[in-house]
Amino acid sequence: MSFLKKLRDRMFRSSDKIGEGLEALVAADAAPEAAAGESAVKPGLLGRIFGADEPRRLVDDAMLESLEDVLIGADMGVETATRVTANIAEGRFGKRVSTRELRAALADEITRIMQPVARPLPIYAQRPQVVLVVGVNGSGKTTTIGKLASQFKAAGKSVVIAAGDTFRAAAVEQLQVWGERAGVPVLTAPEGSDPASLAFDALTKAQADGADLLLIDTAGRLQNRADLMEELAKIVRVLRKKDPSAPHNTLLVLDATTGQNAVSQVEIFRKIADVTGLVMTKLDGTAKGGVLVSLADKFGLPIHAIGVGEQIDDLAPFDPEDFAKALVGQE
Ligand SMILES: Nc1nc2c(ncn2[C@@H]2O[C@H](COP(=O)(O)OP(=O)(O)OP(=O)(O)O)[C@@H](O)[C@H]2O)c(=O)[nH]1
Repeated sequence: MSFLKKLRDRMFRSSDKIGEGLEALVAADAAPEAAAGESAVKPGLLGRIFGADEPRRLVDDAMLESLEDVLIGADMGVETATRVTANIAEGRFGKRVSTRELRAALADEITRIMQPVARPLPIYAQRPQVVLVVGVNGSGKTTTIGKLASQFKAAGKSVVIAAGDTFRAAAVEQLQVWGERAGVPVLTAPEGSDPASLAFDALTKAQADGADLLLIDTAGRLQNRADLMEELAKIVRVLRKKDPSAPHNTLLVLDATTGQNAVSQVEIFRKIADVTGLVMTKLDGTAKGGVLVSLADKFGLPIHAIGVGEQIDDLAPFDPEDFAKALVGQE
């Protein structure tokens, strides 16, 4: 099964939400033919064969307002929804469009917004490349590290994992399971011990082993932001004693089911860590997938990968066109 097909299947909640919204919007004031004096958007070849008589709605202020509401309802955020709506209006105002045409226009617009931020995790010549993984508890950090470790290992890279959330025994155990499965060493420390010291030991081991990649899990307790900030800063300070250029990436893992809350998580984590890229998980379980569009539009941070399930293969590089099509349910 191609990843696009899988993405479409898994993101059905988001695409249903937008798709049903668009259908309702067009049906609310649909006319099968353009009224006299109004120019219709000319359907393409396929449209002329299959869809020339599909219901259409006049693109006017009321329609655009409804479109904006559909996009806001899919967690795209007000600013992004307004911008996308304005761009859809361009060249279409006063014409009639079908749901199919709207979907295609939306997919194009979303692809355009996402294209500049779609960048795989950069791989540097530096060995080991140190990747610090941050994010709130439950966002999917541990799972993402496990999936990344497995995928890099399968691609022939040697990987070391540091289970830096030393306050959560369950997170450490979960990483050990992923590590065993992937054949990747997982460095742990006693519960409650200093994560910076673990990070130091892990970098020492990764350097001694000649590892390609060191993935460091971190705690995600935002309840005490000052403590977390100090903890992350200390990890970075200590890593730099061994490698002044570390960490080479700081990945922020976000849970799509939190919708617009992910926006404030980016704002907070950018203040407490030097976030270099995003991974969005759980796009399979939510109708709030539109939040990724607003993150791209608002922050311009690279989006490296998306998670659409709990298995190794369910983490994939971010492809803007596939994502846009899956989000709007375009065939
Ligand atoms: N459906 C789905 N579930 C996911 C995905 N990524 C992670 N999960 C699940 O989300 C839950 C939380 O993931 P963890 O990886 O434990 O999250 P964490 O950020 O490490 O959380 P803590 O260990 O609490 O710090 C787990 O049950 C994962 O299996 C995804 O892309 N899709």
